[in-house]
Amino acid sequence: MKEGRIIKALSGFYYVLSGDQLIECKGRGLFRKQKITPLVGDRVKVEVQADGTGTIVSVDERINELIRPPVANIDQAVIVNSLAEPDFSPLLLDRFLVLIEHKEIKPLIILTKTDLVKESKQESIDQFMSDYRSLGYDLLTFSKDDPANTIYEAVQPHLADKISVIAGQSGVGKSTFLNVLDVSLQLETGDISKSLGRGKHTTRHVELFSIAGGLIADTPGFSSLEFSEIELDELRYCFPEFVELQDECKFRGCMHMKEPKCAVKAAVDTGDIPAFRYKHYKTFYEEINSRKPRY
Ligand SMILES: Nc1nc2c(ncn2[C@@H]2O[C@H](COP(=O)(O)OP(=O)(O)OP(=O)(O)O)[C@@H](O)[C@H]2O)c(=O)[nH]1
Ligand SMILES: [Zn+2]
Repeated sequence: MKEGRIIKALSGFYYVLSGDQLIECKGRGLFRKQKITPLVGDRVKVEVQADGTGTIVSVDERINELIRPPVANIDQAVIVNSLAEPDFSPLLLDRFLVLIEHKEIKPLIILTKTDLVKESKQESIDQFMSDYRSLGYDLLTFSKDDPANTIYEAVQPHLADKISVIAGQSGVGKSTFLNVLDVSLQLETGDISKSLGRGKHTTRHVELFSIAGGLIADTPGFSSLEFSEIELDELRYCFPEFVELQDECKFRGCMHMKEPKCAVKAAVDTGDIPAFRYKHYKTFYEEINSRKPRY
């Protein structure tokens, strides 16, 4: 019996990485009856046959799972945002952060295209970066022209031994970033061939790449930026700095909106919580609140 992790699922086969061995496997016949569908990211036990192929005999319990891309046991979401082209948007970054916090996945923020930042914008960007860091978020910056080994050394400790999904709008530099980490990937970047190639009409499948000592899903996650799965009273838990203060609010279950003696609003007034974070909270709150009820 071997233990390993499914890194690819294709046409009924599962590819299980066990040490540095890749084993082509079938699922156990019983799985269908038991309604067990192994997912990329699952830790599994495999019985290896004489011909080197295997049968997955059991699937370990999952920490979590995403539907898009279909991956289990995600440790981290790497949010890639550009600082220019398109311009840096803290509102968009907070939208990603809320969606990721809601799934209880650890975010890592990567801000790209440092080389394109205009001098007039540098100061405000520096302020945002220091704000996000003081909220406790890990934040790294990137330019494709930085020496590859410098980038690798900065990122490797964050990726090693973790399963990560990448998130971020189109064109922010996700593929460029991964290519710098691993030149053998040769992901297409920024040109038309990319939208004509892989994807769209082919069967959707996901694969975990070994990069910088960790595993990274090749399909971006959190592509729908809607809060359709987040309930109004869950939103406040997606802002870690609010959670830290919530016990000091006068009312239990304070939503930090109209309630008096709210510790969160007090911290916004003193500047301990950045004003833009609270503003985004209110924006998202209104968005969820005005959502049409689902039946
Ligand atoms: N100047 C500059 N350009 C960059 C940088 N990173 C990426 N780009 C460019 O930005 C464009 C988009 O980069 P991609 O890596 O394709 O972006 P992506 O996020 O993978 O895009 P999608 O695959 O559409 O989601 C390309 O033309 C890149 O060359 C950077 O650090 N500096
Ligand atoms: Zn409050």
